[in-house]
Amino acid sequence: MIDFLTKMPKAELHLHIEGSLEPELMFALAQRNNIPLPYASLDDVRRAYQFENLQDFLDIYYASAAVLITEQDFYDLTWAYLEKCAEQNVVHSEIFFDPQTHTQRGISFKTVINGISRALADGKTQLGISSLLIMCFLRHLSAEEAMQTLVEAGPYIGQLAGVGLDSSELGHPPEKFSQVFAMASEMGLPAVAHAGEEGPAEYIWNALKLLKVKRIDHGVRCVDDPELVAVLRDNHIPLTVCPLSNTKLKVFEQMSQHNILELLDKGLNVTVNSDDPAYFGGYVNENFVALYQGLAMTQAQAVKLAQNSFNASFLENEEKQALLTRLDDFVARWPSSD
Ligand SMILES: Nc1ncnc2[nH]cnc12
Ligand SMILES: [Zn+2]
Repeated sequence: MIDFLTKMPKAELHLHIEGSLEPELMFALAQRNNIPLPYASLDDVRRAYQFENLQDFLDIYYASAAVLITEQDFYDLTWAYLEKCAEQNVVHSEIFFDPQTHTQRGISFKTVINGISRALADGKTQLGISSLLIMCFLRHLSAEEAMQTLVEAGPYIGQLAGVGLDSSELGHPPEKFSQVFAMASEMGLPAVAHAGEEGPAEYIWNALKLLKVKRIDHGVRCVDDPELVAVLRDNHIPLTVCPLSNTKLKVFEQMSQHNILELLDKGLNVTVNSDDPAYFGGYVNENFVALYQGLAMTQAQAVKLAQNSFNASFLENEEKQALLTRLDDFVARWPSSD
């Protein structure tokens, strides 16, 4: 089964590129750019990656991003992630980036987006991986700052497939960003938002109603509201669920308590994603394996989750169909089932 999960073609729809900064690359970039780190060794880093909640993680995640300075740094970060995708049979990825994490410390928007975009273009030609880029606003910052970021993104709009909302959820509800998302929509950018990770079901409702999102990132707390579950199901609103992230940040104490398969059973379009793989113990395949080991996920459920990942993507219908066919062919050729 692990071999099946590893080789199965799949898409990733919830990945923060800054969250794929592995400790080894962090050390290399710190040295290259002469940036002091609060860690003496890789072991030191691993010891620091123990989190009680989302904010514990975010504090370390934003501090580590300080090693990213040049366009080449953003290229190297993105390329390392794409090499992982190739290894893990992730054939399509929709990637979040947080420009404000960088512009706030004096790195230009252009440096960030050009480094990432150049790696994504090479990922397509050299590795055959398709990708789309989603710009996230940091919800702990003001709506005005988000609006400035959207304006700054204007000249690069052709490189963006959508906008998202991330960072500290509690106390920063979706409605804070209604105007920014309305403006993004006028610019032709579809929206997604983190909601119902630590925040209540009400935040999911408001992301749908006020931000008009096409997908919910996380969304696992929807189960608190049966009416919301019905709306998500009937309107085919995908949830990009991140199992290892949720256990690392104590949204669920243990994988055996995770509700992803319950949501799948209820007919929701749930997908499996890694969120911040360098911090949470693995990439997409480690997440699939954790569901197999912690929740006894079946092969049929794994295939459904991979189908969902293509169906929930922002790809054109034709491209979606091609990837779904590739998955069907893979399953048909697999010698045994569970
Ligand atoms: N899991 C997460 N939730 C909110 N913001 C994030 N930024 C990076 N990872 C995040
Ligand atoms: Zn996330």
